[in-house]
Amino acid sequence: MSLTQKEQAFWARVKALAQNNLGQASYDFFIEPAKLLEITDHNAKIYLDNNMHRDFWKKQEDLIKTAGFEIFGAEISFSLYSADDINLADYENADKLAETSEVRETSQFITSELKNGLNHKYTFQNFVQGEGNRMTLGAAIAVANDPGGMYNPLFIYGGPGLGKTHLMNAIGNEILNDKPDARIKYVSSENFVNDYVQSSRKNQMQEFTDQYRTLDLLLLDDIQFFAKKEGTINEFFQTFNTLHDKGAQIVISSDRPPNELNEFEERLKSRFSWGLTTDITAPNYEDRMAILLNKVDEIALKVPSETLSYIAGRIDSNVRDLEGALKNLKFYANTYHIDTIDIDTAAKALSNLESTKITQDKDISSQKIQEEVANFYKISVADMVSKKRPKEIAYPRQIAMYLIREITGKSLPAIGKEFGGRDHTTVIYAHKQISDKMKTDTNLQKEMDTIKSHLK
Ligand SMILES: Nc1ncnc2c1ncn2[C@@H]1O[C@H](COP(=O)(O)OP(=O)(O)OP(=O)(O)O)[C@@H](O)[C@H]1O
Repeated sequence: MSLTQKEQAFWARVKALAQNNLGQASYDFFIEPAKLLEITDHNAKIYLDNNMHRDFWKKQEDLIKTAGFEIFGAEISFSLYSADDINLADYENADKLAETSEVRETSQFITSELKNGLNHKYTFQNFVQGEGNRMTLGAAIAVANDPGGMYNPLFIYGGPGLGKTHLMNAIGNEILNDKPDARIKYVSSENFVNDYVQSSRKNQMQEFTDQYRTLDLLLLDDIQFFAKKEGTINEFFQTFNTLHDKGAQIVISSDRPPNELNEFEERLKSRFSWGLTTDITAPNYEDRMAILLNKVDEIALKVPSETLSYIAGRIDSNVRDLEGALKNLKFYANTYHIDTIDIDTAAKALSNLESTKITQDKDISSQKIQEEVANFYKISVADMVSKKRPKEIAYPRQIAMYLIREITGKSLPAIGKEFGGRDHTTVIYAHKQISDKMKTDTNLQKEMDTIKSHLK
């Protein structure tokens, strides 16, 4: 009697799971010498070369069930046999077959599937909650607690560096903690495309589908890169359907919401909205402070809170840039042997970072900036560009001059003209006043944030 290919795959899977979940000594002692004799009526007959191993094997129901569902899509029970019960010679091929190259390949393939691609560094515990990510964090935790439940698929979108990848990995790591056997795969859409292309080139599409369509959790990052890759989109569509039908959890991230994935077919976009779609937005000033406070320990430097607040004021783009700023500080401090980072040191250390500069945007007009600043400080644009000098008007005027210079990059005389024909020295003075104040005044930093957000 010989084992069928599926039986061999099942046994290879049982062994791979055991190798991952049990210590090496237990594996070598109890698992390795055991043999699968056959599977009949969803029952696996397992031969033990030592009757004393029975108690250990009786506790391995999870291994058998997991492998059973993966390979046969059904519940497989098991019975244990030893030399007292049967004559192994009747099943003589079982042993040999376990060594065929085919099985070794299957086994290797299945073992390699276990490379889940997760980054263990990213957890819920080290993710800082803030205004911009609260809802998505809540959804991610809910998914980790109940994979395949209400939020399936979970579609997360948002700009770069805001924590999408971090949260996807945190979901995977959390589920893996609870269920070490769970079949999880984190993959960037770029790697999914590569996998697909390689597999179809090598005529290994069966392996590809076996790998992806048997998962419990698929985490697919940056799906927008699928655009125009029709074969891959189609394959993903089939994978999505299979996984969703069997209640496996799917989490997708993108830089835009499903309805803006223009090159995707409607049938796929509509599936993305079956579960929950949630976004992450850039952290506000308080959130940036919380993130910096959280991460500053990692660079082992003394950074007083006024310096952190200076950084939070200067870098309003995303968390990756905040991390980049801390790395720059560390490098600067090491180079110049500084152990306490005051604001001036931070300003020097960060002066070359793109993210500390207000992004220039020539499409934003001076008028728009004047209007937004006037609006924010509740004065009129007419007063702003007039010769009036009370503080309530002069201060917003300086802010508007500063922002116009930073955002539009216009020349100082040109800016002077836009404020009722003022001299360029007035603009220089205004710019200096405000940039000095920005270093220490957290209120001003927040106000700038709000005004800039209205300009976008
Ligand atoms: N709320 C947060 N708390 C702690 N760290 C965070 C947070 N948000 C992001 N990060 C960190 O910022 C870095 C960038 O985050 P991540 O790679 O998850 O961004 P992303 O949204 O996936 O970006 P992209 O779209 O460019 O891939 C990572 O090191 C991540 O750990």
